[in-house]
Amino acid sequence: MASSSSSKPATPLSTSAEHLNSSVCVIKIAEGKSRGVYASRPITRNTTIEISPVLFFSKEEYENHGKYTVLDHYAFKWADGRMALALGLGSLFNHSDTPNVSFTLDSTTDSIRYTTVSDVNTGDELQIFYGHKLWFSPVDEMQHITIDTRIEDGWGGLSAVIEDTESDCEGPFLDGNPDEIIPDEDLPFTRFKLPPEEEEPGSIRTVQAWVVDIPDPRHITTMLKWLKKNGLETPDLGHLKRIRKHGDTTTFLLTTAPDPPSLPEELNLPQPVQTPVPNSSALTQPSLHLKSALWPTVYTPRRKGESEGWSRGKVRWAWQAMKTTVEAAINARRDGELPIAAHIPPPYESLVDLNQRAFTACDTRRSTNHPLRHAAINAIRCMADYRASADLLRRASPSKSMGPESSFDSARDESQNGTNYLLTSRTFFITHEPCIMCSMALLHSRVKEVVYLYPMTKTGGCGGSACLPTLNGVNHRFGICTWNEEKAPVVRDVPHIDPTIDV
Ligand SMILES: C[S@@+](CC[C@H](N)C(=O)[O-])C[C@H]1O[C@@H](n2cnc3c(N)ncnc32)[C@H](O)[C@@H]1O
Repeated sequence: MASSSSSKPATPLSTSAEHLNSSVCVIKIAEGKSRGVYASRPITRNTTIEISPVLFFSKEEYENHGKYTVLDHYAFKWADGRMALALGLGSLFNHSDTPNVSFTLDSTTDSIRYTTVSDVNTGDELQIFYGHKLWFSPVDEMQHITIDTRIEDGWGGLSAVIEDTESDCEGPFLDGNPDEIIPDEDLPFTRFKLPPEEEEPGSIRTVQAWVVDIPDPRHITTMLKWLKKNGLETPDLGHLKRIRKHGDTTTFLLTTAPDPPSLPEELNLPQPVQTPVPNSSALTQPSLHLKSALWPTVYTPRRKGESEGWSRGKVRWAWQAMKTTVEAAINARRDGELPIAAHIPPPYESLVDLNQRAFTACDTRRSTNHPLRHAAINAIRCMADYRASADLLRRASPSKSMGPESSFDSARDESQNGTNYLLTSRTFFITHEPCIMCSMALLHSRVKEVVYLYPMTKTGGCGGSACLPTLNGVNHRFGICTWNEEKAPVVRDVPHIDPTIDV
């Protein structure tokens, strides 16, 4: 943050050591800096001393109003350009060139986590590093770091905020027509070749689904409404048509859940029965023919061996996304986590939609002491939580614009609960090939493609030890690309991790 407001921070407290948080940090008067946060007991290195929830301001709100107020001394720049005011003690940490506390912006929980980076004694002031571009003269600094005014890093500049101004004007795939399609051999990634679509009767992959005959066609509308109301309109059956007509019989597809659903009593329908249905759409005409003999299937044609063309602009977008992912992994390592990160940018095709937002998350299994907090799962969760909270807010105040992703949100209605985790049409960037668990989560989320930098041959689920989209029984396929570091360098110093780790 660079301050442009002439307002001053709040007036000093008249008392000291009154405000305690659960880590026993206290607010005291800090000579020449107004208030500051102090340790009221010894605190060891790597201790989380505060988690502050944040209050967001949209970029426009901040540009037009916020920055002309005292907020300009307090707000953190979030990764997506919004400004965040830390509640709790978060706004009161003063700046030091030699900080004893680091902070991480956590988009998963919309909070800022403060952690000690050295042992702290009772009475020490707890200070963070605001960035290289300060708007005040710091007290107690012997010498101040030379300011590079090109760096607008603000408070978030050293932390989870990933804002690489350099990348806008440097790097590969910059010059030339952004719409020009780049030949496959020049792309900075290698595509994993999935086996061809099944076109033999015995190789069609199926799943058991509950279906019911509907003797009276007038009941179909009622059934469609009932399906929605009961949350059975799930995306796992999106590749199938809902109704099958066979002579005079109309059969209705219900669910792939293990147990039969209880149907509306007033319709007097027969008992549902189970039948095998194809577990994916048909990519070719022969396959459509075979699959539709089991159950009417959606045709999503793609010529054999044909893959989507990547324009120069899209490759550039992917390079920036991959860089962002790597930066997040470097930050994670600095914070004591495994250097693994995932990033979900808005689709290239929708970049003009300023409401679409990106989600970035790192592996947090160390800090949370939770073995399943992998980067991929965290990123999906981060996006789903964000959408869920947007839904809640929308319901609470339907007339208000919901800001980021509002176009996504307004396209949905409340009956579509349970779709917040969907990554349909999204490309998922991750530093390391995701493990089998995460690859399955990505498959469930209907991701369009996964791009990773480091293959994990022992543990990966995207071509390493297994390739989830090619397994029998799965109902979605996604593209897999391995980034070619030599063609489009993104790595600064993310180390290869232990090859036996599940990413
Ligand atoms: C986020 S606030 C920190 C809390 C603030 N001290 C207060 O009492 O509200 C940032 C403001 O604190 C002051 N500040 C922070 N670090 C400082 C330092 N090292 N030297 C002097 N003033 C500092 C500056 O006025 C800055 O605008």
